[in-house]
Amino acid sequence: MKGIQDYYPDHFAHCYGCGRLNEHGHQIKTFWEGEGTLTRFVPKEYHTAIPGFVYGGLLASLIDCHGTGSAALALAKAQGIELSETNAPRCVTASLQVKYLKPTPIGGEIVIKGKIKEVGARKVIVEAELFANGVLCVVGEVVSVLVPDNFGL
Ligand SMILES: CCCCC/C=C\C/C=C\C/C=C\C/C=C\CCCC(=O)SCCNC(=O)CCNC(=O)[C@H](O)C(C)(C)COP(=O)(O)OP(=O)(O)OC[C@H]1O[C@@H](n2cnc3c(N)ncnc32)[C@H](O)[C@@H]1OP(=O)(O)O
Repeated sequence: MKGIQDYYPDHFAHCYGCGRLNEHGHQIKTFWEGEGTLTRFVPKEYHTAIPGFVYGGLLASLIDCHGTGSAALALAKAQGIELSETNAPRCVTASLQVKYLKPTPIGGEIVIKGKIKEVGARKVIVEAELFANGVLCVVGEVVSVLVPDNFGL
C-alpha cells in the first residue's frame, strides 16, 4: 500500500526522514486510518540512546515527517486532489514540539498516530502520539506549511 510519500514529486522526495528516493533515510510511509493518520517504523539496534531505548532525536524526526506527511494528506483531502503519480502537495516543517513521556524501548514496531487539528490554505497543524508496544511514549505537535511545487529549484 502506498503512503503519501509515494506521491511526492521526485524533487521533493529526498528528505532523510520520508524521502522515498533517499536510500540512507528512514523512508517512512504515512496513511489515513479513519479520520486520523498512521505511520509505522521499526527502530534498529543502532538507534540507541542508552542500550535498549530509542534515541530521542530519531523519535522527533519520525514525528516531524509523520507531521508533514499527515499535513500533505489533509491538504490533498481539503483541496479535492486525487492522488496519482507525483501530484501530492508538499509541506515543510515550520514548528516541531516534542514531549517525551516515557523511555521508548527498542525491539518492536513504533506506531505514530496523527490527528489533524487545523487545516488552512497553506498551514496545517497535526498532533502526534507515538506508541511502542501499545504504550504512549511521546507526544508532539507539528506545524507544516505548503511549499509551491517549483520553490527552491
Ligand atoms: C529543507 C527545507 C527548506 C526550506 C523550504 C524551502 C524550499 C522548499 C523546497 C523543497 C522542500 C522539499 C522537501 C522538504 C523535505 C522534508 C520535509 C520534512 C520536514 C523537514 O525536515 S523540513 C526542514 C525544516 N524546515 C525548514 O527548513 C523550514 C524553514 N522555514 C521556511 O522555509 C519558512 O519559514 C516557512 C516555509 C515554514 C514559512 O514561510 P512562509 O513565508 O511561507 O510563511 P508565511 O509567513 O506565509 O506563513 C504561512 C503560515 O504559517 C505560519 N507559520 C510560519 N512559520 C511558522 C512557525 N515557525 N511556527 C508556527 N507557524 C508558522 C504563519 O503564521 C502562517 O499561518 P496563517 O496562514 O495561519 O497566518
